[in-house]
Amino acid sequence: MSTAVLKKLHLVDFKNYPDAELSFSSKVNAFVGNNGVGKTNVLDAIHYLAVTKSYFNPVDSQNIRHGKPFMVVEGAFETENGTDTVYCALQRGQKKVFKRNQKDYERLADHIGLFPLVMISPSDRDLILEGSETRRKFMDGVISQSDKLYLDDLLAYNKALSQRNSLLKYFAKNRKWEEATLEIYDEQLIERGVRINERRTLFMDQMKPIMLEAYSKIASENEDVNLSYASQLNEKSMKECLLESRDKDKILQYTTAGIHKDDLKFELNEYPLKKVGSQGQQKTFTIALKLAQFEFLKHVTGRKPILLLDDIFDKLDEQRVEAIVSMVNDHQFGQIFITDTHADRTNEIVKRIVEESVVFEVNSEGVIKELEA
Ligand SMILES: Nc1ncnc2c1ncn2[C@@H]1O[C@H](COP(=O)(O)OP(=O)(O)OP(=O)(O)O)[C@@H](O)[C@H]1O
Repeated sequence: MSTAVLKKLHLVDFKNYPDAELSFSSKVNAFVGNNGVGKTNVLDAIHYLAVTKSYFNPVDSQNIRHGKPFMVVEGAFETENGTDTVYCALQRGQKKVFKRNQKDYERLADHIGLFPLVMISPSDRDLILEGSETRRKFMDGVISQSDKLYLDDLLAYNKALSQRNSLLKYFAKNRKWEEATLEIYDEQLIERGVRINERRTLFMDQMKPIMLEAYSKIASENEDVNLSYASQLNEKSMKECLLESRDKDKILQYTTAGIHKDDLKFELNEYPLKKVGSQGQQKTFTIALKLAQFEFLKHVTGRKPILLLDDIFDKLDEQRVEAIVSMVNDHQFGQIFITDTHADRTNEIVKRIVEESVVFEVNSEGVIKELEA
């Protein structure tokens, strides 16, 4: 298996960091410090280098340090072929500059997957608590990383969907119905929707056993969790869905059936996880889901993704923490970055990790210092 690890990171006016330069271990790197000192910001900078954007804030300019004109996030990845430098810079009001080995990209999408990365963060609970769109986005994000045609299908589907919705509104306003025009869009939705549904089904068939195994490894008690893909297309064809909902669509003036209504169902003991899961159980579930994403990306990219564990130990009992430490010690992961507010807990966990590890302390001035082992 080939590797890609981040050895160096340089931040200039990225979020709360005026200027920070860091060197990392190829194995475990932990950041400790109080709330709000900027631990997660370091993980987000790493996310920038791998995925070309922030994990948390889609508005690039908001990641520039307040009151400053530009930001730079720069890193050096070590691979079996040598060192790859990645450079991301943004000046307020201008286009983001993104380079690998001093060369611009024609399409930023071409960078995705070169340095696979998985972030596990407290904000993942949105996957459980929020509406179906959040779960579809997660599923689409992971599949798109391995399948460019999937992204094309998705974009084309969404375009046809929005055109069909505009047409339904237009018809209603003008009180005229041209079924033939509607059918042009139906055909496009069917062609793309069927492929998207097939791809999602395959993806969930691959993810589910890995996710369930990861869950049972972390929560060794017998907790019966389940993950399933809910789609109207599991019951009938896309064509039937559209035909059956046509009258309803005309009244509501939007398309009520199709793969844009798909969802992922998360269950604990046959009840919705959102309703019955404790905070620790919900956290375990999202960690397991992300570890399944890790395996999926590892499989499709041939590289162990960099794993970012933001505040992962909070809300987990000692036994679950121990299970995660064992997974690290079993060499299941490559390079790992951890953040934690409890320095003692981190030091104690790091001692149990057999892999090489470095602990950094972040203080309230945003200064990062490597702690003596
Ligand atoms: N664009 C920005 N300019 C300046 N500071 C920023 C910017 N964006 C975020 N920050 C600061 O970064 C800090 C939050 O950092 P971060 O989320 O990394 O904290 P943390 O150490 O992970 O905290 P916690 O332990 O609570 O998760 C806040 O103090 C916030 O004001």
